[in-house]
Amino acid sequence: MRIDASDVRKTYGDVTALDGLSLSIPSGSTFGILGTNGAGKSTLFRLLVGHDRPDAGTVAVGGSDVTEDGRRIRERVGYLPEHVGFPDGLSGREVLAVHSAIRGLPRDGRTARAVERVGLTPDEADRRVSGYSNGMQRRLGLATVLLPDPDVLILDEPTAGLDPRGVDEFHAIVEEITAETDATVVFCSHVLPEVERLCDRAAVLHDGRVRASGSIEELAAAAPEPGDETRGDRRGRRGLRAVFRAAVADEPAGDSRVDGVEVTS
Ligand SMILES: Nc1ncnc2c1ncn2[C@@H]1O[C@H](COP(=O)(O)OP(=O)(O)OP(=O)(O)O)[C@@H](O)[C@H]1O
Repeated sequence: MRIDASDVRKTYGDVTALDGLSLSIPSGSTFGILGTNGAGKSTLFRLLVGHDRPDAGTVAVGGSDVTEDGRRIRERVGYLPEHVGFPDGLSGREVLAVHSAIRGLPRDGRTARAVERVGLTPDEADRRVSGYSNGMQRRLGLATVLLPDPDVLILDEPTAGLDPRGVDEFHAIVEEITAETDATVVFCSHVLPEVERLCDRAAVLHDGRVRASGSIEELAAAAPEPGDETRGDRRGRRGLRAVFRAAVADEPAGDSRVDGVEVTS
């Protein structure tokens, strides 16, 4: 399912979280959202799943407007917020069983598969979530969104707080989904190599707008020439880091090709 946001505005009191944001995410792509703190990434995700409404503009998933068709869209979209809470008294496995029952999913062993997929051991899955570490909670959260085999996965900083093993397991899960399904995977991250490794496309958000978007190759090619933005890079490599720096600079230094570049084909 493709995702389209067009000229979206969202304010909270005096704060403008999204300021005319437009973005297209092709069906089946693995799409990384990069941005500074407060750029509007989480706000965009909440709008994409209908947990919040835009003040202006439109947000569509699979061609359907989220504000009109939110319920049906949420059945096909797995959304993992940045912070997830679980009922303390339940075990991880029970949390998954409750999620499965609420969604009316068949009892076909999918909770056990989800536990295994995210790298929780059977023993950990049987422990109460009140004793879970941050990383275990992130894994459980990911397991809940994988349960229905969604067409779209929207993951808000999925690797934040994970140890290196957890990060590797997350990468393996995304690579498995990409290889075996047509699902569209959208996640935001502050880890540029992670986006470079996993994503075929990416966008850089800053001050509630898309400053650059396109395939990883297009973005890298749009980066300033080595010698200006990339001077500190020993390898002189042009890449996402350079395009990111230039895209979020309030006054792009020298070559301004990256600022506002729209390389989405
Ligand atoms: N519910 C809210 N009430 C008031 N302000 C909000 C609310 N949600 C977001 N904001 C503000 O909107 C702006 C964008 O926030 P958002 O959480 O979307 O950014 P982000 O890119 O996800 O940031 P981070 O990388 O720090 O998680 C920020 O200035 C934030 O303080």
